[in-house]
Amino acid sequence: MGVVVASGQVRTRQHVNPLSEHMQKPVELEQEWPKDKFESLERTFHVDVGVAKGRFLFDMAEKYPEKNFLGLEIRKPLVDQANDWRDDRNLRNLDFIFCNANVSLDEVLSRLPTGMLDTISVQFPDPWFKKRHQKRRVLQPELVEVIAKHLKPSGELYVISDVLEVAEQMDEVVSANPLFVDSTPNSWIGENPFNVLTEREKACINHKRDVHGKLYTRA
Ligand SMILES: C[S@@+](CC[C@H](N)C(=O)[O-])C[C@H]1O[C@@H](n2cnc3c(N)ncnc32)[C@H](O)[C@@H]1O
Repeated sequence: MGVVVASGQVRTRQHVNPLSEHMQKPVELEQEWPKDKFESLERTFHVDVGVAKGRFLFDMAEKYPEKNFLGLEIRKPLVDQANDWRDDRNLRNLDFIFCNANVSLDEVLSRLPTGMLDTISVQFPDPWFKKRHQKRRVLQPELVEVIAKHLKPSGELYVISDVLEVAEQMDEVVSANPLFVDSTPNSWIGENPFNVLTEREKACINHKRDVHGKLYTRA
């Protein structure tokens, strides 16, 4: 969980176990959501799963004002801080929700206007290296089914990891779903298609770590 330190910054600590009992509680959405947070619901949406502090989406929201952006994160202090920053900057095309995506993605996406989910990303998910912990990885077949259910036809799913084993597992899971078509079969994408980098991706570039991305189109 994260803790807020004296400077007001959130310092992150251990990973949150998405399979723990207290993380099975469904998301609590205001009755008015998403109308109360987004200036226009006539803009298409990009959803980022596991957004951490949300800097990627702040950059996206400023670069692409014609789109709406929604970040999901399992660590509540990070979400609270991201929403405070969003309010300070008065951005009306951006929102962050505290939830376990494995429990609540379907409910959250069901609230978006039909056919408006254009792109969705899962970037540098927690790797959960130990064999017995791999069920905690966020991109499971059930999550891919939920994404397929809500993503508009020709919409795109982007996944990336610097851990080859995790990238391969994500590719295996997405490729097993017949509704997704791999845009670069037999190769990884080395460049982020949104031209905006996540915090983890910036760290990888600084440390010259290879990254392994894939873009899939929803049939
Ligand atoms: C390694 S961080 C990557 C953050 C960011 N995407 C980046 O690239 O810099 C993975 C994030 O996913 C969040 N996360 C893990 N499991 C999740 C789940 N089931 N639902 C929502 N968020 C989750 C973690 O708390 C963490 O902030």
